[in-house]
Amino acid sequence: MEINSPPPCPNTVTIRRNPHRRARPPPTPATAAPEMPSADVAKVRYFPTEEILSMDIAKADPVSENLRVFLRIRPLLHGGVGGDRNSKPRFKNVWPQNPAKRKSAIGRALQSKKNKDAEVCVRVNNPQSVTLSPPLALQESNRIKTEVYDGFSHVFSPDSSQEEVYEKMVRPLVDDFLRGKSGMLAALGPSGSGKTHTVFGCPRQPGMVPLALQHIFRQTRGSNSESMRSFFISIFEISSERGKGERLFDLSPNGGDLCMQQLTLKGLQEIAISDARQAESIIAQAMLKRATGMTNANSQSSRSQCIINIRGVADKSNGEGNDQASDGVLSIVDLAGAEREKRTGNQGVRLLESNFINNTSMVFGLCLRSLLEHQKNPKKPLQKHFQNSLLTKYLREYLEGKKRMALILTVKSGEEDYRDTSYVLRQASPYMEIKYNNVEEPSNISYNKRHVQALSRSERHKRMKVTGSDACLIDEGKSIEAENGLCEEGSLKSSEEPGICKVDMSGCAPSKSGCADSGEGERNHQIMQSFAKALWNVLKQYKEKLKVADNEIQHLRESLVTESTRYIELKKELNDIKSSCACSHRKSVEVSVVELDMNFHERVPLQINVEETAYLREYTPTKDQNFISQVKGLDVCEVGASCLELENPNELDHQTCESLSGSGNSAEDLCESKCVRMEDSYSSANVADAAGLRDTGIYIMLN
Ligand SMILES: Nc1ncnc2c1ncn2[C@@H]1O[C@H](COP(=O)(O)OP(=O)(O)OP(=O)(O)O)[C@@H](O)[C@H]1O
Repeated sequence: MEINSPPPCPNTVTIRRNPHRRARPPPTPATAAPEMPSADVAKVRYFPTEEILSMDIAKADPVSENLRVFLRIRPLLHGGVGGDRNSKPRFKNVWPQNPAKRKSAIGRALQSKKNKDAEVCVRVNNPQSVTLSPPLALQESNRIKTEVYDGFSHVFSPDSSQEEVYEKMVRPLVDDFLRGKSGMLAALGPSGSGKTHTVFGCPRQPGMVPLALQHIFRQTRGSNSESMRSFFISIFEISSERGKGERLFDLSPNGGDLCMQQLTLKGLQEIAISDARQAESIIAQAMLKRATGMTNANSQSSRSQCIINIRGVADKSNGEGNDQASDGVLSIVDLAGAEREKRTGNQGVRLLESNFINNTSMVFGLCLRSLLEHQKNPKKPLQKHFQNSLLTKYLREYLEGKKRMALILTVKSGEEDYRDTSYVLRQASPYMEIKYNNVEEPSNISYNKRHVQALSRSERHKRMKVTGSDACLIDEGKSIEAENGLCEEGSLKSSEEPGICKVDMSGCAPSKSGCADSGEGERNHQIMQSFAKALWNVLKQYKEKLKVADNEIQHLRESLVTESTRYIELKKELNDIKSSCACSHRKSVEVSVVELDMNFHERVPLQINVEETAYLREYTPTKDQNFISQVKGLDVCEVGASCLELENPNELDHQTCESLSGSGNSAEDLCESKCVRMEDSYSSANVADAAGLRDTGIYIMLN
């Protein structure tokens, strides 16, 4: 189709062999790359330093929970000392022979139940709350009102079984322990309220310790990780030393007196245990050694605070960095019950014991109250009440909120027990507000573990010799010395009590300065531990990213192969076309006709013929300058450039070149050149004419 002479063209047209990226046609279904996974490949192409630095590990895993406080109400028991003897009520004649008598027996039973209810001072409202009612006499004389105590983790009614208590209270602790976390359970309550019963139980009703041991060994056997963990048990008591002070005593079979140096317990035996039965037998022997006595409140009242530690040690040689197999200590504490002098009627030694017991309970409470006040108002310093008793010194980390613990309050529900029950509830219920925020596994445990493990056999042997056989007797290969605290190594032991504590200069590597620097060391260790955790988390995340990136690379490789195959095919096709074109006239040059209305600001139909194929499309030159890219063989057409480059410039014959020589180039130059430069003065028709392309069917439209 011939075109009237257009106005002088302001620009020239460049047709490039390598298309501009914007001008590339959208991929046809055949050329489209296979679908990629959604993840962005670019994300893994650089080292994510900034991301690592901006990562807030602590926020990513916030752990905040309240201290778990449980309440167990002991059933009313009749007979025995203080009504505490666990003797079953004797029924003279359970089933009366005479039906008339039977009726009256049922009536009596109902009456007695009513009376029992009336006798009770504490009632369960729901699993989290109880109502404490003072006896009538007190209500009238002292105007004491009924109170409701709410918010317990669980209230165990008088008829709850040991198993129920274990499931709700101790199982979570044991599960954590099996995952390598340390934890502590302490039983508090007035004398005779059932602390020892709850903690140790009796053969027919095993308590929390035997149930925990059974659970631990059942679990480790079941999980097939038995070989990866070993367990150790230690048991000791703190009692009053005939009014002089406090005495630490190892209750394990070969145990003796212990001493505490700078919050560190020296000489405590840890016995390796391989099954629950073995552990229970050790505990049974220990119970025989525990200080008990008869008081008005309890025929077998504990006169000491008893602490049991079960320690799980991961076998690092098999561990392979398994988090589950890390070490942890589960401590269960049976405190001696607070006693009111009036009630117990204690005198002499018993009274001194009472004072010690009450004092320890009070200090224990003060520590927790100070922690609570400090948490509520951080300006209030954490008081150092723990220094006032051996028990609180030993449990310092728990009482300062550095390690998680749970409390079980035991109370008696009898009317006569109102004052004791009320005291415990009033004192201990606020502890529920104590919070644990991001409690870390304290460093000193791992420090000590590492340290103990690091001690060579010979070193340990040396230590035993120097420390003295009565202070620390280690069962060859079975027991290892348990040491808590950071300052134990190199601390100078001394005691007025000969034979209990001797000079221990072993492991003095850091010596006194080591002791002095231990605080700093602990801090550094904590920092390193947090850093290691953070790094570990980041590495884990990047491992995931790497996996995704690997998949993407795989996909890209596959699509690259597909594309290369296609490229080869296309090239082959092109070559075929070229070879067929070479034989024919210039008509075979790919671009045939470009028809454009001279008023190129308006949309006009444009016809493009490519090898006898016609395409009709709407064309606005200013908007769609790349239309020629649709034309096979000419990839890009850009208006505004100043060069015309043909598919095969060598095909420009000499005559054509000569006709273009008016553009300022010699015919030879033009023929050699790969582009035809147009002056603004050429009209498109002129250009076409001049280029001798009219006959060939190539029209270049210029605007
Ligand atoms: N839940 C219970 N079910 C049955 N009997 C119980 C229960 N709790 C406690 N007893 C019985 O009550 C008596 C006193 O309990 P226990 O010795 O455990 O009290 P305690 O709080 O440890 O006292 P103390 O502080 O004086 O040692 C025991 O004979 C015990 O068997």
